Amino acid sequence: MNIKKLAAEKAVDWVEDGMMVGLGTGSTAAYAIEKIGERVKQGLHIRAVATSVQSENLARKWSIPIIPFAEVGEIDLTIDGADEVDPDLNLIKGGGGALLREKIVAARSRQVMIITGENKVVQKLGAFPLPVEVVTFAHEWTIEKLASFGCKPVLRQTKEGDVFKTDNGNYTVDCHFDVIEDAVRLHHQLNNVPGIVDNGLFIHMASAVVVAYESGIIEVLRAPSRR
Ligand SMILES: O=C[C@H](O)[C@H](O)[C@H](O)COP(=O)(O)O
Repeated sequence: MNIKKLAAEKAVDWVEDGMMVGLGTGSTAAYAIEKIGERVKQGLHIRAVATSVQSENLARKWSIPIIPFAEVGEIDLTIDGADEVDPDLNLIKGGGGALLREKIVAARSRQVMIITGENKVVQKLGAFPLPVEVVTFAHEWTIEKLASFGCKPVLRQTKEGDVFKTDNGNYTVDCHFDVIEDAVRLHHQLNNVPGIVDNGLFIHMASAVVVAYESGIIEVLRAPSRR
């Protein structure tokens, strides 16, 4: 059972004619982009904004009209993956290196629909290393500061062994916490550190999470009406 594809295709049912759609990043979001592409071929009219160069390229391949950020007003619906989801629908994102654009797009979206398999739903966030986007200048100091929050910070590298750079030209530090006791507090603390651009905690941003199970069942978890 391809649970990523199952969740992604279910979420695309929420895409309607005329919408401005935010396209997420990662292997799960890629299934959603392909499904949207199929619907565009069948006559669906939407405009879209992408959260990474990778997703933009995939969308263009499927002839999904991509609008530059500067021309986008409000986004009706964003569909994106996640690395972990907790019972309050708080998330860890950024495993694919796109957290900053994803967070900007999510913040401009009326609805943020997260698509995931059952394996990513957890009681407490933190088993997945928290990605933190940092500026390259003095990143060694920023990494030292990250360690003071009780994690083991690891500067992300590419498969080739180079330092990984985000689409924004920054570095990513993967912070191994094992468990994050207070995600809301940590989110604010991290974003107060000079040198940190943003972190992969998405607090109260998801409107709903589509969870696909190996059994083929799909569950839609909805956030309290805060968005
Ligand atoms: O930066 C990447 C994104 O936050 C992804 O949505 C996240 O890492 C999940 O990716 P995947 O669907 O490939 O597991």
